[in-house]
Amino acid sequence: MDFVVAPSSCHSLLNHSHNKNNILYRSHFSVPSSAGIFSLRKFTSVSFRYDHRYRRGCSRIVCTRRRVMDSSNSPTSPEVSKPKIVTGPGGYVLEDVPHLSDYIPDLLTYPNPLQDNPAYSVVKQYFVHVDDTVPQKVVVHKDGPRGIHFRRAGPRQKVYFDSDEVHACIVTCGGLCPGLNTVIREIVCGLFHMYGVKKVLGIDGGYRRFYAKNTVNLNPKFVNDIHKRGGTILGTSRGGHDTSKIVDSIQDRGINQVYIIGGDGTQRGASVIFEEIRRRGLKVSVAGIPKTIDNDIPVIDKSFGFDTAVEEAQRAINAAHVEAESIENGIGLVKLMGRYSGFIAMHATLASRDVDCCLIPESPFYLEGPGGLYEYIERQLKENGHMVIVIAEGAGQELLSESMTLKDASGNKLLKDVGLWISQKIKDYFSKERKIPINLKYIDPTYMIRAIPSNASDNVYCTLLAQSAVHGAMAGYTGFTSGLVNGRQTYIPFSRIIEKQNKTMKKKRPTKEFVTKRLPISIEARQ
Ligand SMILES: Nc1ncnc2c1ncn2[C@@H]1O[C@H](COP(=O)(O)OP(=O)(O)OP(=O)(O)O)[C@@H](O)[C@H]1O
Ligand SMILES: O=P(O)(O)OC[C@H]1O[C@](O)(CO)[C@@H](O)[C@@H]1O
Ligand SMILES: [Mg+2]
Repeated sequence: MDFVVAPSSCHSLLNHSHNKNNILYRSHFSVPSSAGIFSLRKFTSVSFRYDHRYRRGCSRIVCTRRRVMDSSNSPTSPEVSKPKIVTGPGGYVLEDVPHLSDYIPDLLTYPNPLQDNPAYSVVKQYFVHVDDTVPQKVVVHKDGPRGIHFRRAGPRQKVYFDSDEVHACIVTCGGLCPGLNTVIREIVCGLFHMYGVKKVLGIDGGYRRFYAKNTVNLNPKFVNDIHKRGGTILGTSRGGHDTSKIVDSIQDRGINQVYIIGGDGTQRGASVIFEEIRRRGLKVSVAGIPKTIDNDIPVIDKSFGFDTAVEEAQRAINAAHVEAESIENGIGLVKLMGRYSGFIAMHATLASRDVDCCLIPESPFYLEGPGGLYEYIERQLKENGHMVIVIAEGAGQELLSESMTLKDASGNKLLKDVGLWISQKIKDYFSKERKIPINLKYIDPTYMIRAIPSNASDNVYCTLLAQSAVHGAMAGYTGFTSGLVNGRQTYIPFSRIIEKQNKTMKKKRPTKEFVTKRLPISIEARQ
């Protein structure tokens, strides 16, 4: 892994033990491994007008305008900043993140206080080089382009904030997810212990409470135990994002680092907050930390809390399997979260090996006739005497009643209960039409998989994400999401994070062969 534990404390931080020459050597052959880190400096003389720290002549700058979606009530509609895209030889592209110095001239810099901190003295030799970037794609062809890269996360030699000047705030938005408290804890502890920051404010209740008076002063003592609890100590909410009120509140309170933890909606909100801050010319870094158990945020390897949720889902699947195999023609049916993407259902299925059929939103299905779900269930019952079905909550929504779609406060589709619906349909079909007695047990663990504390690996992951965000904000980066790309911590521009949703696969049209197409998963899952 990419961090060390400092001897005199338990606070890990990003460390860089790579031999750049080796890595450069490898990448000259265009064979980036999953650990491939490229150093821009050695390949090409790239600089660009946004960042004066790049000293060399300009290779080429491509600036295209991307629209940032904004479904908020915000009256402010600031000019969207241009993505910072740098190209280099061999089809190298850096999708860079904004920096405070892009729009504020003559900012003072300070030596990173980590280098004088005895607990972190090892860091001195491992500061991230300003040109280190991480490839998005590690599978490349010999003659193919090197492709898109993101800026590598981690501590920089110079920072753009004096520790005493920092006044940070943290907000959590959207649905719960295991690990939220760990991220909060590690932002607070990272700021205090690594950078000597003393002022960190918790915003109580998500975006909609940002401009109310509900805040809590956070310090390492206050957050010491919170990673052992599920949920978020700061509370969360949906809807109520008002860009100008939020930025007014940031300005009025003298906040200059904003840490925003949340899913795709939250990152969209963070993006418009960043744009408004930039428009007002404020020295405020905006850092996002991606959160969602649905794992529907693009670019990143996975979102924190996802593994914990999948693990918890196993308990429901195990119960469904035990119930199903204990009775004649037993069917265990488990509904799992996953509004638009079926990652939880798919991973829980693959992990369990007890699931015969997994239904996800990306792959439409039908019930009757050849290749339909009923036919598949009947065959499974004949062959095995029992079966387990996992269904993601967003699957089959198009089969339920066509009545008006309701939305939640954030504008997300409110789903109909596909689990109850499909249970009833299966029962009716086998008892009334086929006269085959079946025993269907329906288990809906819903919130149980996301309201729990994060497991060990998610805790480590949350710590790295949080500390990366802190290093990035201190280094003056802004408008970025801290994310893992090919196993490396990176800074990804908001524009990339909010561009689209992450899916298990492209949505398919329903076909006659849908269940048989699903068979390989089912068969594989049982072997
Ligand atoms: N386009 C947008 N512009 C500004 N704010 C937004 C936008 N979309 C959503 N938000 C705000 O972001 C917050 C969280 O959004 P949402 O409820 O969709 O959850 P999320 O962050 O996607 O997390 P999850 O889906 O995992 O629960 C809400 O307060 C919502 O108002
Ligand atoms: O918390 P709420 O509003 O009930 O939302 C539930 C939704 O949130 C998610 O857990 C994502 O956070 C979805 O899987 C689910 O559909
Ligand atoms: Mg979402």
